[in-house]
Amino acid sequence: MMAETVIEVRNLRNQFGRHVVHDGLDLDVYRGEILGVVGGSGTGKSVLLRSIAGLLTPKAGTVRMLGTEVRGASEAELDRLSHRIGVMFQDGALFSSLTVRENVEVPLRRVAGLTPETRAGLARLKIALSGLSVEAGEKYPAELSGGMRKRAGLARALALDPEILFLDEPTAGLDPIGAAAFDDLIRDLSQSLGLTVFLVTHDLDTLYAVCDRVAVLAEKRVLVAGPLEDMVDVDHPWVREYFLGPRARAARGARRRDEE
Ligand SMILES: Nc1ncnc2c1ncn2[C@@H]1O[C@H](COP(=O)(O)OP(=O)(O)OP(=O)(O)O)[C@@H](O)[C@H]1O
Repeated sequence: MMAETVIEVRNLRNQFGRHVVHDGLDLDVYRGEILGVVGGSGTGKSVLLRSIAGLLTPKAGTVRMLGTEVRGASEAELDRLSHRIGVMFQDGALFSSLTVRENVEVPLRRVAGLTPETRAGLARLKIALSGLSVEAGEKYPAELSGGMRKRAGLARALALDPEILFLDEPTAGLDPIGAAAFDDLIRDLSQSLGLTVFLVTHDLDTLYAVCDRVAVLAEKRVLVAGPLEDMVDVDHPWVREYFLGPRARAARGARRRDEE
């Protein structure tokens, strides 16, 4: 069976002043997969995420998401589309003056007809799904650890039951145990909720632990996209260094041990 393409990027160009970040970039993301997006620093991983999620307007090219062409879509279409995706930023991007529950309620305010009690109940559910306690939900972001703040950011990204979840460096700044726990959470949520996940990461352990496919950004485009095991055959200096270096060997070894 052919996998359904939920994100189709064609000939994308992103540019800031004279600095061209992407040029002729193509990418397909399939329903239900976890796609890891990797590349050297400054290759435009975050810019790609932002231009697909509609947070940045590309200079040229097309982005089709869930059947809607983002450029040229009406306000109403974009609003409907934005309900079907969730974005979690690197630092959680939470409002510091709101509790975690209130933060998770922010996207829910856009849904007409929800009573405050229903909103709070839904927020508590997403907080629990993200592995936080009810008590943590009543705390302010500053009262939480970095890992808990990330979970809070995830709860907020899940508020509207998205079909596609965008994660920008979800494990950055976490200790290895916290990062591994977050990896497990992403895998579990993707499986239980049928989520498609677009995951920007530097973290090889995350890549090997959770991703079905990987897209490598280099030379202003997606150089290669495919299963992790195919990456070792790609003849490109950055890809070789990244996927054949000692850290990749360790991450591959850990995955094999997990599968045994
Ligand atoms: N709003 C902006 N204005 C100007 N330049 C920008 C803007 N956003 C990103 N850039 C530039 O685009 C390039 C790609 O940035 P981006 O943050 O996407 O890289 P990245 O691959 O995610 O990097 P890293 O791995 O270091 O996080 C960088 O050179 C950055 O300086």
